[in-house]
Amino acid sequence: MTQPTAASSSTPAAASGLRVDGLTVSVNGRTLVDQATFAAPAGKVTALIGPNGAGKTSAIRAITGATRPDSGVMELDGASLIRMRRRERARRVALVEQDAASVLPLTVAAVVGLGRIPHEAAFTSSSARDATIVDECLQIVGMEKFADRSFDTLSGGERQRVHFARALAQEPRLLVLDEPTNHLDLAAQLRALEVLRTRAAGGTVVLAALHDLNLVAAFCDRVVVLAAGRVLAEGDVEDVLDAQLIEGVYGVSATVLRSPDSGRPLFEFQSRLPGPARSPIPTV
Ligand SMILES: Nc1ncnc2c1ncn2[C@@H]1O[C@H](COP(=O)(O)OP(=O)(O)OP(=O)(O)O)[C@@H](O)[C@H]1O
Repeated sequence: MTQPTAASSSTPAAASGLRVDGLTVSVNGRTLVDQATFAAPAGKVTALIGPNGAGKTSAIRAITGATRPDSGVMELDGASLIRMRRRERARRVALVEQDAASVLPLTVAAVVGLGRIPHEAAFTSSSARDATIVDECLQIVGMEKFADRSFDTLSGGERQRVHFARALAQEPRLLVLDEPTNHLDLAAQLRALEVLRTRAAGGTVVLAALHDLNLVAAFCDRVVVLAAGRVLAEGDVEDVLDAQLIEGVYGVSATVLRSPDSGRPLFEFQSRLPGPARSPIPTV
């Protein structure tokens, strides 16, 4: 098993997949991501975790080209993402944003179809294959019955599922998701993470910012821990996520249990807020 690594300036080995080295992002003189170095290997689901304001979204936006970093190397399969042509990057990198809206009045199917645009040859319209992929991706997220609905009429969770489908339809080499489960109900959360595992098993590089450490432990292979813009630890979930790290990063006591089915870690948390201990939930 890979040992967890503290943040360092060394370059992580990632023959295929995403390699981020020394990524620094600042806004108005404030450093949001500070020399972040980590890897997301192909075929694995890598979780990006950390408290609110840690810099996860800022890192994700730089990796996906939404913003330009101050400095650092970001490579996908050895090719610089910064130097990659826009269209090529659009083909290879998909982003599911935290609260994505739609600027245009589009149907659900049309929003998912946006994921096919980077694959269309110049001056051609979408093909039968594109339509099939859109249908398949709507089915994957359980939104096929909404295909003709206006995107604007959807609930928050439904919108998130449609944006997930759009990113899947893009068939990217690198799939980056910023809190993809934050609007989803329990069943949809589990489904989304299962889909990520399937895509990773098919060779996709998956990087997802997540807050729920139990979902991370159950579904992710690797974890990158960000706090105050810096990478504190990186490695296999089993090696990195322990009570000491959780206490240090979140100020929360954690007891590590084991899933009787999978043997993977399960966490029970206790807030360390000052004050009297909470009374148990009253029985009716
Ligand atoms: N344009 C901006 N100007 C100033 N500060 C910003 C800007 N964008 C982000 N920040 C700050 O940068 C820090 C990192 O923000 P970021 O959104 O990357 O955190 P995060 O880890 O994704 O947080 P969360 O878990 O709450 O989504 C935060 O303190 C945020 O307030």
